[in-house]
Amino acid sequence: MQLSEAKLLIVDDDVDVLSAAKLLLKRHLKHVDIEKNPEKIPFLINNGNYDIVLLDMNFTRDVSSGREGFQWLDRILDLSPKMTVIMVTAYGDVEMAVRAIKAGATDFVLKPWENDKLLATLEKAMDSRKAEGDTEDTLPSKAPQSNLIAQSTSMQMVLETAERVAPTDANVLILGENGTGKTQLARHIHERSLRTQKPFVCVDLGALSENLFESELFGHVKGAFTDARDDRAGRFEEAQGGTIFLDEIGNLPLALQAKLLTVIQERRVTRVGSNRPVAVDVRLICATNRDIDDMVANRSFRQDLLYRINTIELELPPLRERPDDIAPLAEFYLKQFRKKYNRPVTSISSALIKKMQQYTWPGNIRELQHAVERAVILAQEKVLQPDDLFLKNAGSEPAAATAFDLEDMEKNMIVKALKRYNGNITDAARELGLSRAALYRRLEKYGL
Ligand SMILES: Nc1ncnc2c1ncn2[C@@H]1O[C@H](COP(=O)(O)OP(=O)(O)OP(=O)(O)O)[C@@H](O)[C@H]1O
Repeated sequence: MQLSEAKLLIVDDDVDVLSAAKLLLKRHLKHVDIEKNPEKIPFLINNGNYDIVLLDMNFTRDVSSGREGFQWLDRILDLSPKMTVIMVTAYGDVEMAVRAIKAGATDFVLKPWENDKLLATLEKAMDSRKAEGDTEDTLPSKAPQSNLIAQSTSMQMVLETAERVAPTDANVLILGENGTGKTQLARHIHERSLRTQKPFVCVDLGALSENLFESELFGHVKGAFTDARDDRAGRFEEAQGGTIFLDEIGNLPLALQAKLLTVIQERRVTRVGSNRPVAVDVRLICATNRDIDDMVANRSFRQDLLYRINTIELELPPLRERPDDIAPLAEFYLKQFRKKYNRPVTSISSALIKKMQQYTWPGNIRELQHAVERAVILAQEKVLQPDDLFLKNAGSEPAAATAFDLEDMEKNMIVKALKRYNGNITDAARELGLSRAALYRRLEKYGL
């Protein structure tokens, strides 16, 4: 649809902004409505047949949390899931703009806007409505398969072993730091196993509270404890015939380690509150980011259980040790997010790839994924440049850092954050995870 054909609703509590916007936009669009009171949004969306909504993030003066903006964004998308919503945020609220796009807004403009930019954003939003069909196919959650990128020699070796063990029923233990791809690799093994048509059940033991472990894994019968209103199968039973992936196995309390060992040995589970064991046929893949041998040495992990779960051990190297994977991963995510958010970014400059290869990636692939997502959302040009990618402690070498280096690093981070937010203390402090007072103290300390 052409912008000139579009019907636009502008919602902002500032009447001056509303009249200025209307004056500008009615010269370019068929129909422009303005509304001061956000409470009217549901009625207008239901009855107005709009193509685009230009929505302010903050309706209460002097409040800049954006909370209301997010609530109204949700409401609009509830009522009209395909609506093109462009958020208007105060200059410096880049974080909020990124969040809004992740929450379903099509784009954002910074206030006070430049007329040409506002028009360009609206044009682009209208163009991207055409591409909507493409977008839905590319949500990351839909494509776990064959998305495993492994160009480096070390990853290829891991994959080779994985391919060989996949069709066997051997229990596999995957070791690696957070975000290195342990879950992804477990799924990869399942998909290449003879159990591929059966369930792949993923349990994050790190996210379970201690009193839920047992009923979550093994199920319960009605009345077994206060909240047990019905019989419920546990995750082992759910995985019947398939694979169960126990992530963060190092978090399993000792008492449950003994129970898990019994389940593996006897291939039967007993629901909490029952005394009738049920036979289960599952392949077990476990993972941990902890030093499991160390845990065995200090008796927080049972050695006999370790022997049962680590028939094959695969270790995923951290991203900093496989720089050859960085460019293909970054390009993979660039393509994915460019489509997801309909952004015009097409490629990554070699200078940026170099910067990424020099960075230590403490959060590994997950961190790279988020950094590229953010850069794609914020980039103004087609080719991503080094400045488009914000890395938390770029240029640092945490492992070898001395106290002195740490101070240097901190100072550098503060300078960068201030530059990024044009000296705005509130925004810089938020980015750095500091209170304003703490940031002021550091400015004084470093004479900035
Ligand atoms: N080789 C890869 N190629 C492409 N994407 C990958 C690869 N490995 C991991 N990812 C992606 O990186 C993100 C983190 O991976 P995953 O969740 O598998 O890591 P993890 O090691 O299980 O993390 P945690 O320790 O926090 O559980 C996921 O979005 C995943 O899809």
